[in-house]
Amino acid sequence: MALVKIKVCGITNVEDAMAAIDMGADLLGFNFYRESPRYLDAADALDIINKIPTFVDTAGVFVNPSMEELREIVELGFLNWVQLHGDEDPDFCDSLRYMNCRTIKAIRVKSQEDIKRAKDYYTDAVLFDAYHPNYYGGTGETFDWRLIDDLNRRVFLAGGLDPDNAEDAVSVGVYGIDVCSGIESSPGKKDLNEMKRFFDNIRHLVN
Ligand SMILES: O=C(O)c1ccccc1N[C@@H]1O[C@H](COP(=O)(O)O)[C@@H](O)[C@H]1O
Repeated sequence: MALVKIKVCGITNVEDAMAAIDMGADLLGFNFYRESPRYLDAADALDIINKIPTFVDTAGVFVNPSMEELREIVELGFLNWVQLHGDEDPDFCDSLRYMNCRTIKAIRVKSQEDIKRAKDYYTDAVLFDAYHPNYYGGTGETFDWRLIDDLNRRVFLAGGLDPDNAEDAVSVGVYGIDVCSGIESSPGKKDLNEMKRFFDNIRHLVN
């Protein structure tokens, strides 16, 4: 697949990882936020990553991690990207610059002001997700994608993507789209039929 990167997030097992790769995923996301129903520890993530082809990128999702926690996992060397999905400020994100990993700052969008905040982050990419008052992510909620106004940097579009809105998401023209709960049968387990439908519905746009 080309032009738009497809990130399948919340991977917790080899079967889902392999299916996502076979269908055309460019990045797989592993969630290291302990309160997530998609949480897995570094050893479990490494176990999955050791069983999949090396040509797919891997991202670790963190929420307000300490620098020590981040460093411990990044130094294991199996992550290509760190996705900061909490309230991390620009200075914290800047201090990751010397880690051997690309960075994605997730911003939860309530209004245009949140989109504007992206310019404060000199990360390799930003990810826009829907705002929810009680959860940091993985909510299945969408936001108004028309608010996205700067496509001159790497932007991932996330939040409530599913097989039925995937085509519209690609049409926004972002660098990458991120799907998680919208192709699950239960939190942490992908529904492979829905995953197939997701990829089938965008194949004509991205090939
Ligand atoms: O999945 C979670 O539980 C989660 C928890 C805390 C931060 C981020 C989380 N998930 C990420 O949120 C976006 C959007 O998810 P969805 O498509 O709305 O389900 C995605 O990057 C998830 O990996």
